[in-house]
Amino acid sequence: METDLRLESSLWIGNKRYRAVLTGWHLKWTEADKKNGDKKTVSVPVAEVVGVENGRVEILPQKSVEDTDKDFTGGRSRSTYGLLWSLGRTQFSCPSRVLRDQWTNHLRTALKTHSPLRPHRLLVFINPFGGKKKGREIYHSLVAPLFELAGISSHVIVTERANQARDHLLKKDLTGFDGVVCVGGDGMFSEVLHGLIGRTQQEAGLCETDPAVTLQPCPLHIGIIPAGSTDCVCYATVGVIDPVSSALHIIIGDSQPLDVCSVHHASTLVRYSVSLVGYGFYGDVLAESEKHRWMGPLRYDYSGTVVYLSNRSYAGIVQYLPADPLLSSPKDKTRCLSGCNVCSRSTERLFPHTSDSGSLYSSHFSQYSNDSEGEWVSVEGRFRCVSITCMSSSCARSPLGLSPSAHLADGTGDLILVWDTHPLSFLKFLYRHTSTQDQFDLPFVEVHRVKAVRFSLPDGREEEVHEGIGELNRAIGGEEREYVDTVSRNGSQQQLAQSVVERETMNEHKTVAPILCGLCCKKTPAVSVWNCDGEILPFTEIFCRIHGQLVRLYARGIEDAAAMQNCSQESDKNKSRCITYK
Ligand SMILES: CCCCCCCCCCCCC/C=C/[C@@H](O)[C@H](COP(=O)(O)O)NC(=O)CCCCCCCCCCCCCCC
Ligand SMILES: Nc1ncnc2c1ncn2[C@@H]1O[C@H](COP(=O)(O)OP(=O)(O)O)[C@@H](O)[C@H]1O
Ligand SMILES: [Ca+2]
Repeated sequence: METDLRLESSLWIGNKRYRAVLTGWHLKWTEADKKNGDKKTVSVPVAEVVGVENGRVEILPQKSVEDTDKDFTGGRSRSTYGLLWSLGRTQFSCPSRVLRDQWTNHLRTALKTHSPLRPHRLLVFINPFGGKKKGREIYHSLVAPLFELAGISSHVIVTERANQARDHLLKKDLTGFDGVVCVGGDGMFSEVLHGLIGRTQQEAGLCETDPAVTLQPCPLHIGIIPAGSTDCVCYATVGVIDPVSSALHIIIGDSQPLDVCSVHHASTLVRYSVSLVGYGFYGDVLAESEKHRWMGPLRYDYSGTVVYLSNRSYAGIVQYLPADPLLSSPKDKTRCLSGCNVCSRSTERLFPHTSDSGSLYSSHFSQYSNDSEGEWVSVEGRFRCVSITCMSSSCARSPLGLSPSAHLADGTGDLILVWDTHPLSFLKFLYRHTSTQDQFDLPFVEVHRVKAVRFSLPDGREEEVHEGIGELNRAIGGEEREYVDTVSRNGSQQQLAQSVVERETMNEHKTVAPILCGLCCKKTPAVSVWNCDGEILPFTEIFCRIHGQLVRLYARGIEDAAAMQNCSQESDKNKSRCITYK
């Protein structure tokens, strides 16, 4: 194969002559008319070539093609500033049309051979209302021209309502698509996640509601074009919030597996999460922020301050099943980077080649179904917040994230327990998220690497909740509203939807109660709400299980410092960016 693809000839870039060679994995060109010592070679990995077109092609701001006989244009992704990628474009001239056709054909074949995961056809969902409401503009001006250059055909749907993307993925024909792209924030990603996981289990005949079931990994890749408020999934898997970089990762078919946490209540599946399942502070911030959506991304800072000032803590019982401490630890000060060893070993464990040992993982989890508490650890008390995250959850507000040493794809999550403490100590904890200072090195903070977590209220709390809600209802003249369906999807899930609706009245109030009580009535509410990747959960008592590598993203994780150092040699400006993103 290597030898078939090899091609070598003279090529011109501008008026300089180069000796160019395609070896299969690399396209290299070296100045031909210079002394040996002065010769510079440019080497482009075929895997990073975006596309090849005949003629002289301009891409931005608008595509134009000058259809000449002896030219071809190559586009490649290249890192300009650290993790920020841009499109590099080179126009080559050949001595003859025959040679030009040979070059373009060889390059296209090399692309197919060496990057099998490159998408040909994508389903794109744009949320026109996410973040600063720029989703459409971002896609059409920055992303679509790159997809076109790469020869990707895309079917674009601008959503008209929440959950449209999820419902489409659950019900419509997806034949021929290699991946699904969401243009929006974490909420939009979550819709795609639910749609794809649900669809995959439906087709595999598996029951999503049973936490003991080993779910089937999704065959379609997910691409994220960031255009939301927090964009945590994009930040934690690509390292920057930049639509062009993300589009290039999609085009070249990068692949990053991701752990997913399923959240259950009684015998129902409530939701899936990849970044944050948070009770207490983060739940209250989300509930408060929903009233201020008009503020855009700033609503979280405003609500964060309001909730901080209301100074609350909540009683709860947290039980967790620790992960194997020999594999990794949330306090080991390592970071999950591209090609991470901990995650690679996890891939071998999760997807062993022999079908016999395939049952290892599922049998291990069978202990959930019979509720064996063997290895479970239980703690009870008052918490400022309880958070579970499957990955670092880094974002612009917190560049290292909720759990800086968490892994994207190791089959575990990190449980962060922040015990009730003095308001200033809690502020110190929050503030440490904004720097490299260790937020776990505080006496009231615990972090555990886990495979599953259960949260429940101490005895009698549920009654307090009912009483509190009754009181509140009388005070504000509350009426019953219909709960907006977040999980119902099709026939097999009707029961689940029904049970959600049945609990509607109480849950609506659980959402409003903490905020109103905290701010107006000056009474500490009994319960908070769960923030699940930006959605408020309708239940307080939940059970979470981490599913290793359930989905794959078009991303490659954060590239390590050495790779970034190369780019930093280009200019001082680059250097500062590289260090920032390290
Ligand atoms: C004093 C500074 C404190 C900074 C604390 C920062 C911790 C940030 C951790 C963020 C983890 C994010 C996990 C991702 C969640 C998203 O899925 C989810 C949905 O995103 P979407 O709207 O884009 O769809 N986003 C969220 O739920 C947002 C959570 C954000 C919490 C921010 C809290 C800001 C706190 C400011 C406190 C200020 C105290 C000031 C006291 C005087
Ligand atoms: N057309 C639409 N109208 C209203 N809501 C939508 C629409 N499309 C998607 N949504 C919902 O909007 C929510 C927020 O979207 P997201 O893209 O995450 O932006 P943000 O990061 O600003 O919250 C998501 O939960 C999604 O389900
Ligand atoms: Ca993980």
